[in-house]
Amino acid sequence: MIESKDVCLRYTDGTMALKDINLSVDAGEMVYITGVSGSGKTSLLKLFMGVEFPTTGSLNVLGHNMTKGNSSNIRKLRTRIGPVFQEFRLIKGRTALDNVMLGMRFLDLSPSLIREAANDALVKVGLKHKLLSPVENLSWGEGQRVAIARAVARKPSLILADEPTGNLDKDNALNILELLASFKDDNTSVIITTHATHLIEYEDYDKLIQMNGGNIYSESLGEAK
Ligand SMILES: Nc1ncnc2c1ncn2[C@@H]1O[C@H](COP(=O)(O)OP(=O)(O)OP(=O)(O)O)[C@@H](O)[C@H]1O
Repeated sequence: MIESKDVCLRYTDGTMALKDINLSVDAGEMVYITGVSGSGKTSLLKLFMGVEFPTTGSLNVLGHNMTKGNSSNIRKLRTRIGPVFQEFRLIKGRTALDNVMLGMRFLDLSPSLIREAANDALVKVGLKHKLLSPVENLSWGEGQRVAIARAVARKPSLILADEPTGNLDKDNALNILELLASFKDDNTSVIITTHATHLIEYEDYDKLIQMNGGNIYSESLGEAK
């Protein structure tokens, strides 16, 4: 699914955000990436999505060689990735159902299949009763569930969730992690970044990657392995 060899990322202002990243993620793995603020977690997810590209090193995501300059391939790749952004990026003035359907508009599916998949995803995340609510009327946690539904409705091969536990209380944060883990199957890998390391001990994961200052300083296998 993901193979990274000696990957470094230097932003245009000179910030060295990632240094010598070596990691692999297999199909169906559930992986946590942890580390303090600024350690490089979001930058790593940006590389996986083709928002940024390695300055040096090689990166392969779902069979795509992630180098600058093959943007049509990257567009295709993104249809196979379900991202859950820190700030959700929901479209105000539209319902929860519309938001999930809009996330699927580039897929080669009929409108009725899109509607059905969006509906099913919202039911799965526990929002059956909010399908037609405008997203601005939802609570923070509900908005996040819409964002998760939008990511999973297209049945991606790779789910990337950036700090999905945000400022949720412990019970709700655990629910969100469990929900995300439930989408892992033989074909789908789930990668979650979080600084809430105290939550991880309760979770079933395959790999735990700890970052510091743009480096991976430890990688351990979890109970699911
Ligand atoms: N677009 C950018 N241009 C320059 N530097 C950046 C950019 N984005 C991030 N950085 C820097 O890269 C480093 C890693 O940032 P990143 O957002 O990946 O960390 P993070 O671990 O995800 O942090 P947080 O937990 O706060 O989201 C930080 O020093 C940050 O200031």
